[in-house]
Amino acid sequence: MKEPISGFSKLTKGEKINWLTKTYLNDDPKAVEVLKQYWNKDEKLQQLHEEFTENTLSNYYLPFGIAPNFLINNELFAIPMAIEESSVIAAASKAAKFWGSRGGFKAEVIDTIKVGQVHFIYQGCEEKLELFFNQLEPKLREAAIPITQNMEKRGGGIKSIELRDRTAEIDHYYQLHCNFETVDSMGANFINSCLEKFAEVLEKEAAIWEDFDEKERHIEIVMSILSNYVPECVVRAEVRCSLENLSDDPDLSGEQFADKFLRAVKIAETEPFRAVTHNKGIMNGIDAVVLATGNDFRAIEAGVHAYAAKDGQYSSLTHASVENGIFKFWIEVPLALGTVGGLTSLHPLVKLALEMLGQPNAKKLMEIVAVAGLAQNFAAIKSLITTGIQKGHMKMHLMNILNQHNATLEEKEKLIEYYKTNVVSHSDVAVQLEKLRG
Ligand SMILES: CC(C)(COP(=O)([O-])OP(=O)([O-])OC[C@H]1O[C@@H](n2cnc3c(N)ncnc32)[C@H](O)[C@@H]1OP(=O)([O-])[O-])[C@@H](O)C(=O)NCCC(=O)NCCSC(=O)C[C@@](C)(O)CC(=O)[O-]
Ligand SMILES: NC(=O)C1=CN([C@@H]2O[C@H](COP(=O)(O)OP(=O)(O)OC[C@H]3O[C@@H](n4cnc5c(N)ncnc54)[C@H](O)[C@@H]3O)[C@@H](O)[C@H]2O)C=CC1
Repeated sequence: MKEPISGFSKLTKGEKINWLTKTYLNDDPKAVEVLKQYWNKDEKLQQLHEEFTENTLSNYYLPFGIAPNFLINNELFAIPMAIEESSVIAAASKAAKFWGSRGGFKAEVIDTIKVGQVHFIYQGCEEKLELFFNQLEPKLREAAIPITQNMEKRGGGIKSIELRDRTAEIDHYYQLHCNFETVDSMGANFINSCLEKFAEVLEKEAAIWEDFDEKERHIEIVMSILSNYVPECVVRAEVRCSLENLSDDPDLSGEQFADKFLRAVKIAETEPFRAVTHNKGIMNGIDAVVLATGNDFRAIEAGVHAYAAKDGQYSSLTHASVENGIFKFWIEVPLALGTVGGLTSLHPLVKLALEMLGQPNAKKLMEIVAVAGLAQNFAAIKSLITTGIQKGHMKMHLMNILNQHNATLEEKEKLIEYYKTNVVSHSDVAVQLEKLRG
């Protein structure tokens, strides 16, 4: 019978593993072996990884690859990608190559404003709260100086603090809605520190504000936290070329390709079922670079999908047009990224990833990540409207299927050759292996 455990966090790593295997893994020594197999033999490096989070028992590998040949704003990059899914890196590489010979990608950061809110309850006269807030704002800024002074030297800091009345939605609910510039950091900890200081000052100042009555003086702080919805921390990336130059398939003209492409994008713009998958394909590229560069992919995912629904219906993040014989394909996406802070100076592979990108600042990383998303989407749509997705994807996924069947080196070589001219599927691989094995 399983029992809850108290004090698990205080056990040593060995004790935690013992408890886990005894309680959930039938005391199987193989389970311990699997966990230990992934420990790094460099003890210092192992400890570094263990200390990134809590209750660490082992490391979880993701493949780390690169997609070369990305021409972005006339500069050539090899983009690092950490991802487990087959065909993503190949697709990015293929799109990079395609657009590299058509002028490359152009990318531009539109704005870098981040948001945080103090959510609070005030039971009283709204005009009095507004008067109070007007004299409070400079005090909030002053109290936060120890937190903001270095950020200000870098060109960042608090951009604005606004009182927002949300009582129409929730009784007595107000916010301090604040905008920040956090330069090269994602800024979560900086913003949260500022917000908690604002909350402390708000509560204290309200308690002694003479115009308030007893009830009004008692402002209740609900919470102080950044928002991962950053519709004003946005980057745009684009590719364009003439229709004559667009198709690399002799059986398909540029016009025909563009027609099919624009229709596919239009469907993603109007049909949420398609939009979600379309954007998933974009996130294949975005998440892989976000992870490789040590950024917070949960924050990025949450913000991106909220942005995709900003007009009231979930829709495509990319758009396409043809005007005066020019095909244009672009993405606009919110990306709160950092090139300092978080894991960026700790994880050796993250450091390497940033180094191969030429130590970008946060804005440049935003451009690179947006391009990776656009390239990924271009490759996926190109496949979808021509060969279908399975041909290329399953070609890359073949090795996983062969490994699932414990194929030998010889079997792998034979079947890789066979599938150069045949379509891969799970069932067909099983059939072909059976044939080979007699
Ligand atoms: C898979 C490809 C690239 C094959 O495409 P292909 O035409 O068979 O490739 P190729 O062998 O002719 O090679 C052309 C180039 O592709 C790249 N490439 C080709 N193979 C490799 C490889 N093994 N390793 C690394 N790079 C590779 C590489 O850049 C190569 O140039 P080279 O290096 O030879 O100068 C193509 O079919 C494609 O782009 N497919 C799209 C795949 C895709 O989107 N995968 C994502 C997973 S599916 C999904 O999750 C999202 C989705 C699709 O549902 C989203 C949506 O619905 O919108
Ligand atoms: N909701 C969310 O998304 C939350 C995320 N987090 C986590 O917070 C971490 C990111 O927070 P950060 O504050 O960015 O990291 P951080 O706490 O490591 O701070 C980065 C610090 O670097 C310094 N810095 C040095 N050079 C700088 C430059 N050029 N520009 C800007 N700052 C510079 C600043 O003092 C800045 O505050 C991530 O690990 C994320 O997972 C934490 C809480 C909530």
